[in-house]
This record gives sequence, structure tokens and C-alpha cells, in this order.
Amino acid sequence: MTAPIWLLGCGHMGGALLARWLAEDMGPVAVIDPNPRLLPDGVEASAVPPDGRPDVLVLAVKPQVWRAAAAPLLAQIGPMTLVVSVMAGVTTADLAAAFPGAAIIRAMPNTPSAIGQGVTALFTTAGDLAEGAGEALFSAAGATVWLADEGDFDAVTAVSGSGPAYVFAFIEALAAAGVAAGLAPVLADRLARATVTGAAALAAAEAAVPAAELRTRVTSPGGTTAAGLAVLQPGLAPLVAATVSAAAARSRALG
Ligand SMILES: NC(=O)c1ccc[n+]([C@@H]2O[C@H](COP(=O)([O-])OP(=O)(O)OC[C@H]3O[C@@H](n4cnc5c(N)ncnc54)[C@H](OP(=O)(O)O)[C@@H]3O)[C@@H](O)[C@H]2O)c1
Ligand code: PRO
Repeated sequence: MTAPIWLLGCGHMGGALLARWLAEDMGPVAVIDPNPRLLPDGVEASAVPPDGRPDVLVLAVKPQVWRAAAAPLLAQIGPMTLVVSVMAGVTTADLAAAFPGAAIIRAMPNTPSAIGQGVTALFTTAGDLAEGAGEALFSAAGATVWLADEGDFDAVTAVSGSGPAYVFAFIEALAAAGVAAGLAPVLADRLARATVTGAAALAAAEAAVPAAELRTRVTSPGGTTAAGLAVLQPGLAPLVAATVSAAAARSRALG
């Protein structure tokens, strides 16, 4: 008997989701990937689709290759299959054209999903059953947000899909600045990571407190933080706006 969930592409994102589905006993999952990057222990992958038909097909290959990657299994996908895409830029119209009659969900998760701390934006017009299945798949990986407008996906991808990379880049920059200020690299890296994770945990724990107020609580008048923020803040907002704008434009282009 074939597995109910098929995962096409088991790389950084597909592998992160797979880890959560297995942790939550949502398997078995058939992994289709000739060269899986993040295959959990005890799971096998195949370069070709299994026999039969899946209940759910999850597309987690790169947007540039999805049509070729899906071609070998198109005949196995019908109106009883839920097709879930996590691919940047690929629209539900593109997916519906490739999988006629199938229920379609478009999703944009992020890699903290690997530890159940992701956030996934979801969109479907396929109705309550599809929504329930999508909610089950992605709430296993963290928070979920349902979009009313599919047009929001480019901005969502630029903010929360790509966002973890911006935070990791900030950790890198903070650690490098610590080294430049005289710290040993190991110490600077440890301080930078712990500062970002601690601040993020505080922002989550104090969800009702605006981020600006959390910032103010660190900033003693005339103190060190004020001196640092006077340098950081004027450039930060335009830099982040340009960053998100570039990522959103790339999402549109991938589509
Ligand atoms: N990474 C993220 O943070 C993130 C977040 C949200 C959404 N996404 C979306 O998730 C998708 C995957 O991204 P990723 O970062 O996980 O990429 P990735 O790490 O490169 O994973 C893609 C996997 O698909 C495999 N693959 C390539 N051709 C295939 C085929 N014909 N059949 C089956 N598998 C094939 C790749 O193998 P090879 O390495 O041999 O090519 C790789 O193992 C993208 O569409 C992206 O937009 C990613
Ligand atoms: N990673 C994918 C990309 O860089 C989509 C969001 C995060 O295109």
C-alpha cells in the first residue's frame, strides 16, 4: 500500500517539514528525491514515485525545476489528491493547470519549522477539508496564518520565508563586530547567538508589548545603547525595506 503523503524534494525545507510530520506521527511519508539533503534517520528516499496514488502530494523542489520534477507522477494525481506547494512564486493557477481537478494549497513556511518554531502562511480556495488538512500539516511545524489574498505571497515570502536568513546574517554581523571590538571569535559568536535568541524569546513572551517599547527598555538615556542605536537606526529601516522589496521582486519573477 502506498504512503498517504508523498514529499517531492527533501532538501532544507522539505526535510524540515518531514522531521515534524514524523515527530507528530503523521506518516508514513514517501520521499521522492534522487539526492535528499535532510533525510531523517530510518527514512528512505526514491528517485522515482511509488506505485499508487497519494492522499497528499507536497511539492518542495525548487521553483525552477518543479514542472520537470512533477512530470513523472502527474498521471498519479487526480481529484482525490491534495497538492500542497511550499515553492516560492508558483501560483495556485500554475498548480491547478498542472494538476487538473486536484485540491490545491499554497504555503510559505520557514526553516525554524524543523524545531516546531516555524511560521507558515497558507492559501487555498479548495474548501474546508483542504484547509483542515493544511492546518494539520503545518501546525505540526509551528504557527499558521491563512491568507485571504494570494497576492500577499510575494511579500510574505520576503518577510517570513526569507526572514530567518536576515536574522542569521545579523548574528554573523554582530559576532564579526564583536571580534573587531576585541573579543575572541568563539566568545563573540556565543554572545551574538544568545543575544538574538534571548531577545526573540522575550519578544514572544511579551507579545502584547510593542517591539519599540522592548527596545526602549534596553536604552538608558545617554547610555551605550543610545550611542549604538544612533548609528544603527537611521540606516536600518531603509536597508530592511530595500531587502524585503528585492526578495519580493524575486518571488514575483520566480512565478
Ligand atoms: N529553504 C527555505 O528556507 C525555504 C522556505 C520556504 C519555502 N522554500 C521553498 O522550498 C522549495 C525547496 O527549497 P529548499 O531550500 O529546500 O531547496 P533544496 O534544499 O535544494 O531542496 C530541494 C530538493 O529537491 C531535490 N530535487 C531536485 N530535482 C528533483 C527532482 N526532479 N525530483 C525530486 N527531487 C528533486 C534537490 O536535489 P538536488 O540538491 O540534487 O538538486 C533537493 O534535495 C523551494 O521551492 C523554495 O522556494 C524554501
Ligand atoms: N528560501 C526560498 C528562497 O530563497 C524561499 C524563501 C526562503 O527562494
